[in-house]
Amino acid sequence: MYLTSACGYLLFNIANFVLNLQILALSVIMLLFEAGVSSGLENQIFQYIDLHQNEFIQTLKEWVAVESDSIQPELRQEVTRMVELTADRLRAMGTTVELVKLGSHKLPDGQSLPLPPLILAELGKDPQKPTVCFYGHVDVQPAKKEDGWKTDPYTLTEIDGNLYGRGATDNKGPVLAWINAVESFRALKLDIPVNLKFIIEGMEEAGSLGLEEIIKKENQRFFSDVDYIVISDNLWLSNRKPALTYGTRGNICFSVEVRCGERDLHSGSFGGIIHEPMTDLIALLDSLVDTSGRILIPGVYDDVASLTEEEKKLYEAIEFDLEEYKNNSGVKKFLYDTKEEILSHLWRYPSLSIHGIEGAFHEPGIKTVIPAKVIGKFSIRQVPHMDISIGEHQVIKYLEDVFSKRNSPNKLKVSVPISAMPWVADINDPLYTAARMAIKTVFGQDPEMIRDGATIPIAQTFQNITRKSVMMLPIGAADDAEHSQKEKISRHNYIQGTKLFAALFLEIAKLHGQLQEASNTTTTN
Ligand SMILES: NCC(=O)N[C@@H](Cc1c[nH]cn1)C(=O)O
Ligand SMILES: [Zn+2]
Ligand SMILES: [Zn+2]
Repeated sequence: MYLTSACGYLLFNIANFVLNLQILALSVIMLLFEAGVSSGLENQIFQYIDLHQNEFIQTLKEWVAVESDSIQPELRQEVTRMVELTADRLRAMGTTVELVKLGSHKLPDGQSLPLPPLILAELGKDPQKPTVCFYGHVDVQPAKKEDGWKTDPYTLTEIDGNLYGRGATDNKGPVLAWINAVESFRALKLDIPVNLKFIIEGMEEAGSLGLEEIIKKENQRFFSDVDYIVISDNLWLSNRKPALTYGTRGNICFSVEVRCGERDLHSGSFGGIIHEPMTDLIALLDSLVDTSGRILIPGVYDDVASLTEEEKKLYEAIEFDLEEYKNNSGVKKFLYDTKEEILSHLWRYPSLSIHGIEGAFHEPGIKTVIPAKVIGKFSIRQVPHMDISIGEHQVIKYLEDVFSKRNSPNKLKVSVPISAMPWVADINDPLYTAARMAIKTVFGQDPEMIRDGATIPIAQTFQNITRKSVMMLPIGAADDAEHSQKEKISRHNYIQGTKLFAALFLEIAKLHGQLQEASNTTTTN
């Protein structure tokens, strides 16, 4: 009897276990449905990506190890090496690669420095398929361990699911995620449903030198059969919710030089009897913006596009966690308190930031010096419909006026080393529809439709010159700390980002087919 009841108990437990399994399977199916259903093909690709994630991370580690800093002249060879490494990777997956020579550029001290080549590459030329061109960059911002990094910036280090390293999110991770997606199709011997083109540069962080000319030159050749251009070089607005970006601000970078003579002076021998360049410069920099962040240069706000009702609604729909955004910055109080104010001042109003002073004594300790020449660096993030050359004139005139009131005998020189236009895309473009679908499939939620306060110089250039649809599809989270001492991409975002790009190829192909079918029906009717 004891045995019978033990058997009964065992059978009851097995039945319970099977029932639980069925419930679990049902819940997974329900979740998949809620998440946006992924097809068998997608599942096969996603599984491959999951299984090979450590290999993808290993390649990112190898890429991060190259100090491809495009700002410091002595590292230029490393940028070129990084471009060549990227070209090798593209070739290995069957891509035809062209390394376009960009010549050289002059540094402020007159030195001429070679520019790294630009990659123009293509994979597939089927006239039945749409052609998607991916833009990315493999150069990085400067980084040194002494800047306050907890880990070596050029050794990709995984801590709590985050991959820390310079370039991990800006922009080596996303470039590799795109390549990983293509490689996954090829490894599974699956037909890639789109033709692919790549434009990968090594000078983005230094202002995309030489790129605009090539785009103009290649417009009738390389870009002639491109249907869509995708850029993945920015971040989500939140740490968890995916986003699609339809606009960026532009930027005009100013250098303001004030000089009194040829050499630095002892402040004991000359302090009190000369007009000091640093004092002039600080007065000039202090005249640019008030305590509420408002730019004081007359005319700057004249051409700013007015806020439409439609735009207001877009902001209202956005989930924005102000506390999370503050935590990401490490700053306790912002200039504004509401979501609408913060987003609009990041995305659709100009801002002025002071970046640094060249020639200022900045080491620890005291040096009682009067620097002979100092150069202030600041920039104005521009928005539609501000004009770069009008902005330049307004700033130069204003600085000259402020300077003339100081009666200083010093020499003032204002220059504009880099400028880039703002960019806004049409969110109703089919490319955005395809990306929305792909995001829903991979992340199980709709993306936040966002703009970005930063600048991707090439976005508007692509749009103006090629007249193709341009979209920015970020895979990095808001706390990825681009340009900062804690730059990272999470393992999750890197791997899901790889799946997202694979899903995008499929969605673009589907949508393109539907569009073509619709246009054929219209023509036959
Ligand atoms: N990830 C994009 C980015 O950081 N872009 C730079 C480009 C730039 C603008 N002005 C000078 N460089 C940015 O600061 O927005
Ligand atoms: Zn970037
Ligand atoms: Zn950057």
